[in-house]
Amino acid sequence: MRISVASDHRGVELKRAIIAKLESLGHQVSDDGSDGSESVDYPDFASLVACKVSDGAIDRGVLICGTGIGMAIAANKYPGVRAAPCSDEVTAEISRRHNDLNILCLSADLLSARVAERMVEVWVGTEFEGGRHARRLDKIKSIESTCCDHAAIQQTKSEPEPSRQAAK
Ligand SMILES: O=C(CO)[C@H](O)[C@H](O)[C@H](O)COP(=O)(O)O
Repeated sequence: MRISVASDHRGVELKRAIIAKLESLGHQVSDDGSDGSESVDYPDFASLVACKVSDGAIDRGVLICGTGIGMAIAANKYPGVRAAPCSDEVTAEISRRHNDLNILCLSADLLSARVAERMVEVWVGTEFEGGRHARRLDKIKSIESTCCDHAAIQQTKSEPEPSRQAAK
């Protein structure tokens, strides 16, 4: 896969570890900065990666800041981007199976390199399940055009599914 990785000043060290991990797994990885200890603004680096995911120039992105939250907020402004901070292997896996997450956001302050590397490995190795999850992602996609159009929102409401066990 073609994957870009970027961080703000808090995530430079973890970014290097994640790039090395992805390369060891055989991915085509690009480093979109930042590189030093100088304070930078995470939206600038989120934009570099999210823009490329949005237009299809790359397949996935990994963004790292202190918490991963600021990166996710910025990246999700780009059409077609599904970015979220994940906290462990389980959320990383479900973010792929259910949400087809295309940008993984990581906390440099709260995750060890070992845990973050394992999360990335799980995340790149897990497929989207499709099915009911695809319908929900279609609805998220449609928000990009309908936004606060209340009539359009009403029309996309689906009937509840017949009762079934909540999927794991
Ligand atoms: O965006 C964030 C919070 O969700 C990140 O943690 C940033 O890295 C953080 O806000 C940067 O803060 P700093 O005090 O300028 O290092």
